Amino acid sequence: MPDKDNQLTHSYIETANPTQFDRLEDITNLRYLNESSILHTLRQRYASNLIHTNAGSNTLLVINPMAPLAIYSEKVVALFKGCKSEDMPPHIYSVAQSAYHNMLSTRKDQSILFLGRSGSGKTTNFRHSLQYLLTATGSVNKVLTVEKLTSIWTVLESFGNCKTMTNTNATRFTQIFSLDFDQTGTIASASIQILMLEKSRITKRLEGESSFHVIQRLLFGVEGNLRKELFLDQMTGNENNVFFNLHQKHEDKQRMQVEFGKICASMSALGIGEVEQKVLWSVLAALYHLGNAGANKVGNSSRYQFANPQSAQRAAHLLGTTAEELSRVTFGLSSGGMVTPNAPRQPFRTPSPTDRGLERDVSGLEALEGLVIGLYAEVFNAVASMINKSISASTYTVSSILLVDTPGFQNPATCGRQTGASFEDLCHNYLQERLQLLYHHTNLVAPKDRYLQENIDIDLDEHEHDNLINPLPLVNLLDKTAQNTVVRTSQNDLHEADRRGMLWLLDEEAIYPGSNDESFLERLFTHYGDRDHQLLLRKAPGNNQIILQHLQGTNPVLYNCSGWLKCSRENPICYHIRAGVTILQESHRDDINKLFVTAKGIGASSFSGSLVGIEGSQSLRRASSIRRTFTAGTAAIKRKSICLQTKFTVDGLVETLRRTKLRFVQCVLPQHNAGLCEINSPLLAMKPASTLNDDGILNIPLLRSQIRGGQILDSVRLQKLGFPSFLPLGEFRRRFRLLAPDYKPTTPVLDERKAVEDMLLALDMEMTSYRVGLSQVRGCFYSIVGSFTFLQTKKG
Ligand SMILES: Nc1ncnc2c1ncn2[C@@H]1O[C@H](COP(=O)(O)OP(=O)(O)OP(=O)(O)O)[C@@H](O)[C@H]1O
Repeated sequence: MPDKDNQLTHSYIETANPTQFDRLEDITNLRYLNESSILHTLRQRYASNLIHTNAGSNTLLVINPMAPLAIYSEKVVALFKGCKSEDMPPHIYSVAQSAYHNMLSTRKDQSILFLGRSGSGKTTNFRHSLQYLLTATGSVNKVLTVEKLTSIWTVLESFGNCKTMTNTNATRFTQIFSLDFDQTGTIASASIQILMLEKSRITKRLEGESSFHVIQRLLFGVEGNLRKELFLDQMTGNENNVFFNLHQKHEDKQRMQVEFGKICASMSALGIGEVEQKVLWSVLAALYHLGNAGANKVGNSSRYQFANPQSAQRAAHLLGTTAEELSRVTFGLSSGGMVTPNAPRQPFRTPSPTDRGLERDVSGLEALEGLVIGLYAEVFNAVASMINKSISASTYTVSSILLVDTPGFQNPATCGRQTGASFEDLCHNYLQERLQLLYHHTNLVAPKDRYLQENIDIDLDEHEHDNLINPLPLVNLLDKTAQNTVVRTSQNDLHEADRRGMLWLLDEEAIYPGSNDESFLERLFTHYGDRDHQLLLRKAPGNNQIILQHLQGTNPVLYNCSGWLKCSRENPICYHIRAGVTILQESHRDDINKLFVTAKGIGASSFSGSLVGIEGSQSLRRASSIRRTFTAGTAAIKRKSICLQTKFTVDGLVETLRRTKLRFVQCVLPQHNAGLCEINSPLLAMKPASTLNDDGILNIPLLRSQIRGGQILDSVRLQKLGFPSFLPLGEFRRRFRLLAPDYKPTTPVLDERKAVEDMLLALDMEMTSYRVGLSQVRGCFYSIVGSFTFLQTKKG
């Protein structure tokens, strides 16, 4: 019990709720709203296999059950179909149904955004929502079917997911899945957009992690003639491949065969023909041969060549070019390498790196890496384009629901990697910070602004208000633009105006001659080494290591900044990435160049932005808002600046989402390694969550930090104190006029506000349950309908 006489004790004790509040479906309805009560509610619900809990009208909390639950099926879909938000229990289907219902009644675009740490269940919930919407609404002319949807997942997962320290099947790209509906509320078209694919992963061999699944599935899964055609029949697994890990257990190989068969079948279901499939396999097999080819120096010179010419020859053959061309494009003409004195005219328009004087600082292996990354990115773009071709139609659509899945928040140290997070992790975490800021704006800033505009007083505890934690300071530290136009009055202002975010600093440092990771860190701490920023950023003891206090300090991440300057440099890697694109478009093999030239020009193509390039970018057919948004930041895109592209791509995504009615699904990790549940404990996966649920399974400090990082308490508290639903005065009067037969307004109504106030008095509404603003009435309108029904029942 709180000790009222002792303020100190009081401030450390959170009041418990009476037992009738146990297992509440929406934490907004807790009588005493505090962190402990939220945790208690989530824990109790999880113990009963209730993994979903509402946190206000637009947020659902879902805890990863780490085991399959029988709560997703067509029968369950039927229970939710046609329901209104207030009639449904918390469930991922209810979020999808509310979005659909709201879209039909307002004709406004909706979006569902999945937030959370890696392994928390974003992709799983993203898929359940999509499946719900498709099953509940159907599609015109079977433009999208459950079979197609499953096939899309199989294909995208193979090309864009991999095993990481935190998830056996981690998504490494951001995906916007747009369902476009016609007048009748049926899906008339659909499309995907791929953003920020972590394509550099294709060349990385990280301990305990894998490359994209498709590589292993192809290398170990393809059989028969095709295996021979791809020159994989002599693969022993003992090759010294510079990019791929080829060691596999025998049983894994069998699994790969099955998985590879599934990819092919899924592609066929999406209308991707055998010819196109073969092209994709040829390019991927070429990547493997390029990894075998490697690079070494020509004698004592500074020039490079393929270390293993036979592998280079195979790669060239599969790509529809010659080994000489491949060598020229990769290492440059003057590299000697494989260029013969009588080499024919260069068929490629691509200049070699040496033609452009770009070879400085580029090692042979880096050049090869760039090429492989470029080729892989093109393959991914082509796959996305072919998927879009299969699910889009040129019918008139009225409004859309966008579902957004992203790579989750990355903190490899929580699963045992102590060497520090990478530059790519930083980019993923920056995106998560921006999405959390979007949540902050939608649920905390915007409602308060509206109360102010409407002149509605709410009883916000000022103390709580001051304490409100905010993602903005860290987002600023990462991406703030220098303010050249600020009126400066003091030295301090001058310093503040000149201070720019880490991504900008990294971008600038990358183009200074003689700069390195150390000089970048020195600059970073010149900008952010003061006491004000110590809570956000500090040096770590290790070489080139820093700690960023992410998500309002709830998730400190140790980063290893070695190699970051190279990662963010425009050249040399980008040059080779572009070379990869040209190789495919100018291939001697008709099938290859046809596929990659058409992939660029397909009408409803994907927007395939990425960490490195936004090649192949085309906007969606209907979503004109998306078209407008993603043309922003073209300067950075032209410059091929990796850091700035990341910022502008995220700007574009956030802007797109802002224009829609947003719903958030905050996915929660019950354990740091919940994403590894499939391999960690197959037995565990067989058991229902209820039998597992004690504090050994539900890590309470981890849960607490996610609730804090997700700003759940602040958001729910504001909803509880405020008046979250609202209607314009005129509409309110028209809609509820019938409920107050005794109310006779003077006609014409000159003062809408007064008329509404009179009507509410006539309705005898509880005055604390609503507020009449300058242009809106805010309150809970269901209670009006509820009391009216009650009145009628009593009378009748
Ligand atoms: N609702 C659920 N029911 C059953 N299992 C689940 C559920 N949600 C998550 N899981 C399990 O957790 C694993 C990780 O989930 P998922 O891949 O969806 O996480 P994620 O948040 O998308 O991760 P990342 O950000 O790394 O892509 C899944 O492979 C699955 O085994």
